[in-house]
Amino acid sequence: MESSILVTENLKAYYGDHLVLKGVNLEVPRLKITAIMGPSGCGKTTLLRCFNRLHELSPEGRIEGRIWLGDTDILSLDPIMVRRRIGMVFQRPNPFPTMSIYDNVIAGYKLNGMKLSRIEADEIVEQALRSAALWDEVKDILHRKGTFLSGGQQQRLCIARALAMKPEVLLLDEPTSALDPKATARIEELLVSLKERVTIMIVTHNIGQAGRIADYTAFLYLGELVEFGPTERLFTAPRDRRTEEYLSGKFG
Ligand SMILES: Nc1ncnc2c1ncn2[C@@H]1O[C@H](COP(=O)(O)OP(=O)(O)OP(=O)(O)O)[C@@H](O)[C@H]1O
Repeated sequence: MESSILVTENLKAYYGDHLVLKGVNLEVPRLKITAIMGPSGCGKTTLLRCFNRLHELSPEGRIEGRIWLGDTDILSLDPIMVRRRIGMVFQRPNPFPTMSIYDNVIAGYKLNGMKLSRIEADEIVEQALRSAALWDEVKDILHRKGTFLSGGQQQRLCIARALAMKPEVLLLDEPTSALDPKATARIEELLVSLKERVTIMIVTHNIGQAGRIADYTAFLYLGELVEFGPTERLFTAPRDRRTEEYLSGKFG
């Protein structure tokens, strides 16, 4: 087994009395892409939101158990620090609408009150946009609004914004579900190139996408982690009947 970067121990997540994650034990391999799959409502988004401490911002959101990032229990850290180390990209591209492309990339620094010199900011913006495979398309229009870009470019801008903070883990919640096949392919290619530097966890409903890019896949069902393993093994020889039924389209 690879070395792990994020480990959950008996992780339970609630909305009020509703137990949504029922004691998940998961070890996320470092510098790999892990897909989280499962039928609608099984808790995929909730799991991602636990990892960067967003779940507890939901009214009545509550967590029990432990989440280790290396040897630190992230539930004992300041959530702001956690979000610097574990970035998140959402389903719909959400650049800050009033900000330029440039300011969007360094928004995390501004929001955290971290001062950057002009030279430092320029360097972070260029590096993050290059890492997100967007630099060549925007280098001459950095001061235009982020919302001026196409949907796929906006999503890569959101990835650049997350990468600018140099996170150890990047969480993506169905990042291509609002994009056309061409923009989707660019993002998939980008994620594969990024795993050299950052561990990636992606929620996807798209079995083809998980098969193309994910080294490992976790299958959740009704809040339980039913199966976790190398994607190829899980897809070709699932050990649990529910995984097999999901992969063959029985859960819709
Ligand atoms: N803000 C909320 N308040 C109360 N219950 C919620 C909230 N968000 C989600 N839930 C419930 O938690 C459960 C898990 O939802 P979650 O969004 O994590 O599932 P999911 O697997 O990501 O679903 P989908 O594939 O449809 O996005 C569902 O029963 C859902 O109704």
